Amino acid sequence: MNLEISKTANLPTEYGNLKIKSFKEGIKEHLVVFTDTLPTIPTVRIHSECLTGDVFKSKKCDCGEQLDYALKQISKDGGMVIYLRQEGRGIGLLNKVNAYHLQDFGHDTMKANELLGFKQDYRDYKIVDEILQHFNIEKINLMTNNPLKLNALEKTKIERRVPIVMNSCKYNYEYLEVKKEKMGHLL
Ligand SMILES: Nc1nc2c(ncn2[C@@H]2O[C@H](COP(=O)(O)OP(=O)(O)OP(=O)(O)O)[C@@H](O)[C@H]2O)c(=O)[nH]1
Ligand SMILES: [Zn+2]
Repeated sequence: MNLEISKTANLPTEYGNLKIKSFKEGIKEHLVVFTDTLPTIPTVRIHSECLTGDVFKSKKCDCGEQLDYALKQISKDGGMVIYLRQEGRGIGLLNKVNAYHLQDFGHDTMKANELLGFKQDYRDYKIVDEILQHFNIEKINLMTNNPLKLNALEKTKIERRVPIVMNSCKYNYEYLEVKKEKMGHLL
């Protein structure tokens, strides 16, 4: 994998003074946000880009709230958010908006992908191993409800799973139900 790694920079945020480092993998520029001191076994959130949720605070999904929660937690306990540019479970922004358009007509998140001719999930997490190695991190507490993420990392790397369950609302209730019932999320 052709990987370009930036220097580390300071990032003062509303969560506190954090640090950032970018890992460029092909055209994907990922961002790692981390605290100055990292515990031996840090809490790590691997977050998949969701422009609509993370930036525009969409209520159709729980991404924005999860990102906010993860940043609060790592600022408190020491840890890392690995922000991976895999928008729309890897189909990209334009295709995700088309999937949302189909969802406006009553299709669920899985059916919408299917109607557009996509699989449900194109994400891969290989770069996470490289990132952890770069930081000399051998074990993590992984913040996720997604079994695919747990399985994607080497078993020996995960000390324990930290759930990241947000409250549902009328706009994301169905989405969360599909994640739980059809996609096997630990909700
Ligand atoms: N294709 C598609 N992608 C979506 C949709 N809703 C959210 N996403 C994307 O799904 C990704 C987030 O995945 P989720 O399944 O919500 O959560 P996760 O990160 O896999 O699991 P957790 O670690 O437990 O939060 C982001 O990249 C979002 O852009 C949708 O309806 N269609
Ligand atoms: Zn989202």
